[in-house]
Amino acid sequence: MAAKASSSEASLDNIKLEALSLSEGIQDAPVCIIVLGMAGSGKTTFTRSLIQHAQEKFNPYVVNLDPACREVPYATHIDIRDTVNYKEVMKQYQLGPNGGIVTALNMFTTKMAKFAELVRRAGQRGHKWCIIDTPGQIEVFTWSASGNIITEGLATMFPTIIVYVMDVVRSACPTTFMSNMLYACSILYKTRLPFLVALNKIDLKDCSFVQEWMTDFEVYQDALEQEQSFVNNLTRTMSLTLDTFYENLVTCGVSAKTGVGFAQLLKHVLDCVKEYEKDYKPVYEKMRKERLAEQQATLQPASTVEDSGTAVPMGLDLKDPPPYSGNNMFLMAPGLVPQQVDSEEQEDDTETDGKANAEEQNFQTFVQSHLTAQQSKRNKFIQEQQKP
Ligand SMILES: Nc1nc2c(ncn2[C@@H]2O[C@H](COP(=O)(O)OP(=O)(O)OP(=O)(O)O)[C@@H](O)[C@H]2O)c(=O)[nH]1
Repeated sequence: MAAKASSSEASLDNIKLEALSLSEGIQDAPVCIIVLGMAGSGKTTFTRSLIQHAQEKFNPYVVNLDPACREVPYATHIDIRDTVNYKEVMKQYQLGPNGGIVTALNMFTTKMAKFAELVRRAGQRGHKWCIIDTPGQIEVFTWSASGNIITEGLATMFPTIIVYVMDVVRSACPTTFMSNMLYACSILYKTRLPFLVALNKIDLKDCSFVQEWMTDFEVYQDALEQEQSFVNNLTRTMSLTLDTFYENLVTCGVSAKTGVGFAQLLKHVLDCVKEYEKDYKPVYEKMRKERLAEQQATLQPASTVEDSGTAVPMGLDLKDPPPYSGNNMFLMAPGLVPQQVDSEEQEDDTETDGKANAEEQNFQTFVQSHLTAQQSKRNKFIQEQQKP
């Protein structure tokens, strides 16, 4: 298990939900650095190295959001595994590993307000950076509701950047390189945050070929020619499309294992922070104000007695709603909340039965009217036949 930097900091109990305030505006610190990357790209090793290199100057606050990792090779301030027991989640809700990770992350996200409050307090205590390691299955974070809530939530409160860790050894295959780039591109446009690509494992393979493929279309085409693959045509077309994306992409070669390249990487991180301040902060500032207005609109009680209207007896014995249970909020996988699902299914069944009955009735009415019309036609015909 990971060593805890401070047990008192990890305690969430003394923080009230209302303490999270969007009214304060985006803080200067800490800068949130979200580390993303495909499984096995080296995120965790990279996070450890980044912490070591940033320790002296930026005193990083460290968060592990991977519920499924066995152990992390660095001390954490917040570890999702302290909040959610991933194995228990899998067992209790009969989920596979990926479903378990998604659900654990969703459960954690219900504590987003407290999480953000802890990060804010860390900034006040002098932590200039907050480094966040994410789950191995990248899509769990980037395409899930919880990943979105965490990323947007942080970006509306603190300067936030994305570091995308890419394994250069695996990317030596042109089609794998393209898949990686498409993924990076989709995250860039989805998150709308400064984006830095850490070309990892340069102790094993020099990363200059990746940078060349990004800047020289023909060199990439040559590499593709040599690879016999039926997806080559698609990859060729995609590489043309990604040209604009490459233009704005900052890359930096590193070895998370040996620490090579991290001095340069820190400079790039600082450039990304400037970029956030200049180009992205206004966007998130606007988003923060909109959310604040929404929050106030839902929470604001009527300001005057006239505004609030006259009390009318409802005639119903209305009771207070059951207490809110945050942990149920995002549990969307089938079978997660059996009673709820059952009652929903029952409602569905009743609805389906109702529809079937109505359809049956309509059909019977139609048949009846058709038979009546036929009968009257037949009667009329017989009457006409009987006329002298
Ligand atoms: N040679 C070398 N190996 C590395 C480097 N970075 C990571 N690795 C190795 O790559 C493997 C995966 O590294 P992790 O840090 O666990 O990668 P991850 O992306 O966090 O993995 P998941 O969370 O399981 O997806 C481990 O065996 C690391 O030792 C590097 O810079 N050089």
